[in-house]
Amino acid sequence: MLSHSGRYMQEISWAEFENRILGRGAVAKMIVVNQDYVKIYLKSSFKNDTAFAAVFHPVSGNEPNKGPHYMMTIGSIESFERRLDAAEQKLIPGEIIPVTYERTKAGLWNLAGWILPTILLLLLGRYFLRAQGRGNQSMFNFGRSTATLIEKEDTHNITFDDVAGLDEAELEVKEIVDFLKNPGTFTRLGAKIPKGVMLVGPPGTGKTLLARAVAGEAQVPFFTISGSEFVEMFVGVGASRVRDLFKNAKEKAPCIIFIDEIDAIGRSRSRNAFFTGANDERESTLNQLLTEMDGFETNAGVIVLAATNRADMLDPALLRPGRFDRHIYLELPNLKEREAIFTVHMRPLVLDKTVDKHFLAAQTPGFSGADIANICNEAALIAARGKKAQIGTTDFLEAIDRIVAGLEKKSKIISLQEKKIIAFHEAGHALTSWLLPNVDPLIKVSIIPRGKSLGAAWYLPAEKSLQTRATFLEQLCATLGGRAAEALVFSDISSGALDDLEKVTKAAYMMVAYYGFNEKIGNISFYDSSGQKDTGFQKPYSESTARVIDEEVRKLVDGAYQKTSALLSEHREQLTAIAELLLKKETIYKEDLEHILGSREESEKSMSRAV
Ligand SMILES: Nc1ncnc2c1ncn2[C@@H]1O[C@H](COP(=O)(O)OP(=O)(O)OP(=O)(O)O)[C@@H](O)[C@H]1O
Ligand SMILES: [Zn+2]
Repeated sequence: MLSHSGRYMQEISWAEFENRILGRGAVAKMIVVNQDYVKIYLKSSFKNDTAFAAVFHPVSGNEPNKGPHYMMTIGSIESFERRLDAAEQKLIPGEIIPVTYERTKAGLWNLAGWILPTILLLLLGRYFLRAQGRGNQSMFNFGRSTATLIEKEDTHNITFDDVAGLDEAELEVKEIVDFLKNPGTFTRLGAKIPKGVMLVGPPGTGKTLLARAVAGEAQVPFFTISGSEFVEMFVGVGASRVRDLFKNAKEKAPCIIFIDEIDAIGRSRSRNAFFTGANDERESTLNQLLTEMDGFETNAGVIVLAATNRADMLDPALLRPGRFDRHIYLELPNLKEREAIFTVHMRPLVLDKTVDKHFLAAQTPGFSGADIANICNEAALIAARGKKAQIGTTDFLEAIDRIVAGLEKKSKIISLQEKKIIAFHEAGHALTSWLLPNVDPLIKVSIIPRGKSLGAAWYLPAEKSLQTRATFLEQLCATLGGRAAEALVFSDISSGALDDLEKVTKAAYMMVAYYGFNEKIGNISFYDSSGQKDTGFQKPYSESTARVIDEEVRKLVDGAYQKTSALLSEHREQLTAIAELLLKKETIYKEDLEHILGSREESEKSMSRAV
């Protein structure tokens, strides 16, 4: 008996595995755990082998992969795979050995529950591929593929000089550059450099550019891959691409891996907890990514940068410590930043004296860095077409017109009436949440469109481990505040509240069917399809209970909506004041709200009675 991670087990050596188990069609599956050992699950038919059973006793595993298994220590995943490949000719026809990759972080989250079906599918996919290609053979070699998606680029000419208006973000990534340049200085002091950094921001704000500049500044290789390229791939290919990517990167360390559009693979799983099959490929890719992130040392010299437009959509597993635990937010540039971006992109251009950067920046509110780069390029083309010796202001204005037209088509530019609706919508959220004492404090409200959202409010989440029913109720009201304000002011409502309504519906179902907050349903927690919990455990409920749940949810939401509407009509003057300030300043802060509404403590006192 020997002890491995605190448990007693019978270990099988590679030689014993090769001689006694391989080539007998005995392996049900193998799971590679944490780089260093493999769990071997044998088919029950193999139990008849008394000679084997006399020597080896399986570990009676409880979680997460149930059932007795054997352990085998491996030097590294690479050497294990090499051995498997080499042993391929030992297999009997039709013998298939499914190998999956897993990590054990006991209790944190149950990986096996969702990865196993994925892997099974994956194996089937590979199996058929193989069967077609070269007869009914084994499938050891699965998942290895040429990494055509991964390109090492020459980024050494891109530096922070090419990035404008992202001073804060630049400051944050500076540390990474220093580390890549002189890892010794950091490791000697025991400093931990983040492995993964998430760049979050609307399209075209320079996420890719910043990542390239980090590599360029540090003079290290840059590996890039895009999440969206995985989506339509054949099963199994995504995961193996990720594995190859990290393998290559580790050989070239120090270096940067950049994963663009990570949301394409890293979208939250809980959303589609009930749909299986469709997302298997994405999930196995995501899982492989997590495995890789966990599998290398903090100071190994590989830093993974990822970019997304929507951090809220990402699977929380990606954001845990040791993965992408550092986030850098990039926003659409303000006036001064736009001017700086114009400066960068005008550098190679031949301009006449009329061109005024400040003026152009003022003409382009809501434009991203990419839009501005486009304008500069377009202006040069227009001037060239006109056979001019220099590019002038009129060329820029014409370029702006063209790009605005293009943007309007993509409905990125919003009309004044739309802007008014958005302002009142956000003012509704702000005011409701301000008036309700249990809602998290508001920091900032904005009607500058970013990503898919037209406006947004930011809250400071309180560090609470318990949420009371009153808190839930008030949160419902605050979320409904947007639509209620639209209805009150415009006597019409818009589709802009869709996200809010999704949130409200989910929260209301959670309250009624999950947290036991509803008197009719009582203190019973059903696993509900709108809930977040992905344990896979579901208590069934009858048709009639389902009907009661639906009714109670409706009542709850209707009640909250009425409360919100009443609150807003009571404070209609303040609502208008907030909306008008938003229209004027586009982004307002806590202090602005205090100016209109008084300090929040006061409203707490008066409102704790009213609601
Ligand atoms: N802050 C900036 N300074 C200078 N140029 C910028 C800036 N932001 C964007 N650009 C220009 O726009 C181009 C596209 O930006 P980039 O690809 O980095 O955006 P992104 O945030 O990665 O966008 P997406 O989310 O669409 O992938 C850059 O190559 C650069 O020319
Ligand atoms: Zn809203």
